[in-house]
Amino acid sequence: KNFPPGPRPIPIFGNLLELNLENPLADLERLAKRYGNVYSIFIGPRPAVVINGLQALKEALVNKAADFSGRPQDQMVNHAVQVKADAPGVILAGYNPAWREQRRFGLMTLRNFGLGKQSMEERILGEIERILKILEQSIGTSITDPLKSLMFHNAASNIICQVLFAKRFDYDDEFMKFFVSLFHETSKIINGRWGLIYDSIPMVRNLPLPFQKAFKMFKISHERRMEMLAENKKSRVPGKPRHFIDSYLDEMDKRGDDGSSFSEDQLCAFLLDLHFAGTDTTANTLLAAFLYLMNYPHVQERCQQEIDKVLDGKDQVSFEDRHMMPYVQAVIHESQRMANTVPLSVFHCTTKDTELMGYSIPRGTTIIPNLTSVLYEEGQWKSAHEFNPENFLDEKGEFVKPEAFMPFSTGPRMCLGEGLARMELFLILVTLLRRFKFIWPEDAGEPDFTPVYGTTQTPKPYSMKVQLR
Ligand code: HEM
Repeated sequence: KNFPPGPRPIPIFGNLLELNLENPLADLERLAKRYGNVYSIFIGPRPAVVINGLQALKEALVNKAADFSGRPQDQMVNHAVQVKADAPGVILAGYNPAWREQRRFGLMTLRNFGLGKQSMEERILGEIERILKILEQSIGTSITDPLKSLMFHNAASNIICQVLFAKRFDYDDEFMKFFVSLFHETSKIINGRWGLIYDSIPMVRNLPLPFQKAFKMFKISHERRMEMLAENKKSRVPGKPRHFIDSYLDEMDKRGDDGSSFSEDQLCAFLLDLHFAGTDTTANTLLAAFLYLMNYPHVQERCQQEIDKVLDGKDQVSFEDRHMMPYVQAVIHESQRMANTVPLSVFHCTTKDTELMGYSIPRGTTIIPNLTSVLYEEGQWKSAHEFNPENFLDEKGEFVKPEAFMPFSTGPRMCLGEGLARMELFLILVTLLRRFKFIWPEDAGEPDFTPVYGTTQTPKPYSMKVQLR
């Protein structure tokens, strides 16, 4: 009763047949025009409420955070990723004290291993050296597909691996190749056609359909992480943490049997969460940023002028320099807005019977925070649908961040890695733009900015020409 309105569901499929399962974003926008900013759809028999626009999203995720910060359980992603029900990691954990305890530990440990300090910058700058080498080898020729070479994925993976394992891998190392393809491929399956079919129709779950690949890959990934954990335990000195694993094991020692949520299973799940969330997101955002920079050459040049001026006489950039680079900051934020890397956030769920914008929503309802609807919301941006750095500049040319900028979502479940991601995006983009000019090849035709849909979106394959400046 008083449940948000929406299209009428049919048995078994719910509203699935009304959505383009390849990419449902345009359908979700169409439904918002018809039913308003809070409406319902059925994913198979399961009701979900889609929340659109800044006002409704803030009302739910911030003002009513305790009611809207759960995570749906029993979906494909839970079945594929979770090895044990009592060790859900952080991303998929319910809104409860165990999640809070793990999240707090994660944030603290990221800080201890250098976030906000010089050491994280050094790790990132060290990794950038490898990207520079790859690009130097490509000068004058076209890189047919920067995605295929996976340079941004490999770099992002290595940056987080240094925190997790104090280790970086060669770009053709088997461990690296396996995990990068795990993240990239499964992020397209989970919210995509096959994930939705799995969630809607339980009787197909054992059939040999494409989602089985995700199950298989996650299973192998668990074995690899267990091996990594065992190897690290052999060389560990308690009280002298070298990386996330050691810190976590120290925390377990400290807590003993106090009934807390710390366990080796939980550690394994947490490692996957941070590695996954820290790789595909940042890398896809970088791919989108270069797609726009090549196609808006005047924007690229203006960034380069600002970078040259601020870094004059300096060997390398530091994260502090961002305060002197309002235009570059605006371009990075605008690239993130247009990249729309996590278009529907990670799904939430209601933790109790609640209300939103006058509608009643029962406990346990899946909540789809439509971040896309805010990132492109008319009335929130100077140019809602065009790539335009002016969206983040005031009349004096100072950098400003509108409230509707929420690619990391908002509220207590907001991205835990935002600080790291922002540091990576800034240092990588500035270093590469300082050294190279990126050119859209003459024979590349018209750019197609529509990304390939998934839990994380990726730009369509494109070519890139690189010249030394
Ligand atoms: C451009 C890069 C990134 C984007 C756009 C992004 C976006 C997001 C979004 C939209 C969520 C869901 C928030 C919600 O449920 O409301 C999320 C969650 C999360 N992200 Fe990120 N992320 C990025 C980078 C990272 C990095 C580098 C890390 C790891 C260090 C990370 C770790 C996490 C974790 C652990 C969560 C789950 C938080 C929780 O459930 O409490 N992310 N991210």
